[in-house]
Amino acid sequence: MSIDRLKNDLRLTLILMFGVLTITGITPFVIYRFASGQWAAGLLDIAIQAGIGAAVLYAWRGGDVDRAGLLVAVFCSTGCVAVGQVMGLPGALWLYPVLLANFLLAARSAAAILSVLTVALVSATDALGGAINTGTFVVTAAMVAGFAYIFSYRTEEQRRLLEGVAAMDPLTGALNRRGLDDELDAAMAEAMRTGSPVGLAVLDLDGFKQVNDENGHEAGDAVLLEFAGLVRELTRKSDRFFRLGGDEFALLVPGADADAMSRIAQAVRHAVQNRIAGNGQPVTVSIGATIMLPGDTPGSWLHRADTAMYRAKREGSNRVVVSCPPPAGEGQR
Ligand SMILES: Nc1nc2c(ncn2[C@@H]2O[C@H](COP(=O)(O)OP(=O)(O)OP(=O)(O)O)[C@@H](O)[C@H]2O)c(=O)[nH]1
Repeated sequence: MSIDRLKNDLRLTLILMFGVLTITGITPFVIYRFASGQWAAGLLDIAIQAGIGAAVLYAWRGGDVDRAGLLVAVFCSTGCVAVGQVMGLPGALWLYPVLLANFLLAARSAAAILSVLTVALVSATDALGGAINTGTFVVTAAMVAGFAYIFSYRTEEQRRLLEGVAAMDPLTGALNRRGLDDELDAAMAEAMRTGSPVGLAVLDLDGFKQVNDENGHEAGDAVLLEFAGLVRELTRKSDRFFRLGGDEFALLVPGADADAMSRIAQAVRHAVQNRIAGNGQPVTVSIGATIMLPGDTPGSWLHRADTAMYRAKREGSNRVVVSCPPPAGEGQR
């Protein structure tokens, strides 16, 4: 477990921060309660600290952070109900930070259920000091929970949006290099689970520098856009299309064997040659394709497709090389 994990895992960071804050925040109360002879409340506080500490340790040691977050939220909520029963209003005031913590630490639906239960149980105690106090307590707690719900919803939406933007090439709308390894991992796992083949192609435009140099960067951008549109048109929604950088792209095709990859690659090559013109100049593409083989890693698989693409370039460009060793077999235009 490295400190880097905290940078990448917001839920883990929140669990740790909240755990440390709660445990240190409760400690003075524990001392006070034991010093003033409130043994039940003191022991309760220690039990809450121990539960939260165990859940934090579980998350820090690489456990499921969603489960750890839910556990911390459950411990805090249970503790809040118990402290409210034992101490009345002063104990029940812990409900406000607990409601916020529920929505920060647990999944929204679980947090909502937990919060409703906690508010109901805390407000059911006789120790709040009369109907007005209880009514005020319930309304303010409901408002805090409502705001926390909306905040959690909006944050989740924005996080999802940002993840989508971060994974996408802004020019072509293709997925970018960032998520490729994850996608290859997932495709390999799925192929191994189902036993169906999965193909990968690397596609690189030929002489693209010349399009840029002679017609300008904007004309180059237009060609990249046209190319991406064409690949999308010729492939299925379930296929994944990536821009690896510059004029180099990758296509991941679940369910495709070597023959299917050859057909798809040839269809793309043919369409690019016939339908894309970079301001008068013909544009072509070289494609290296392969399928996943037993023992492949995402790196070895991509490398094989890349090597096939370079071979297509070396052999004159505007062609397809399908590499599927062993046994060695290559199909070309
Ligand atoms: N218009 C445009 N050009 C880009 C972009 N990204 C990279 N390039 C250009 O793409 C060109 C890629 O050049 P090369 O890798 O030599 O590609 P090529 O000319 O197709 O050469 P071969 O692949 O060997 O056929 C360079 O001129 C880059 O400046 C982009 O987003 N838009």
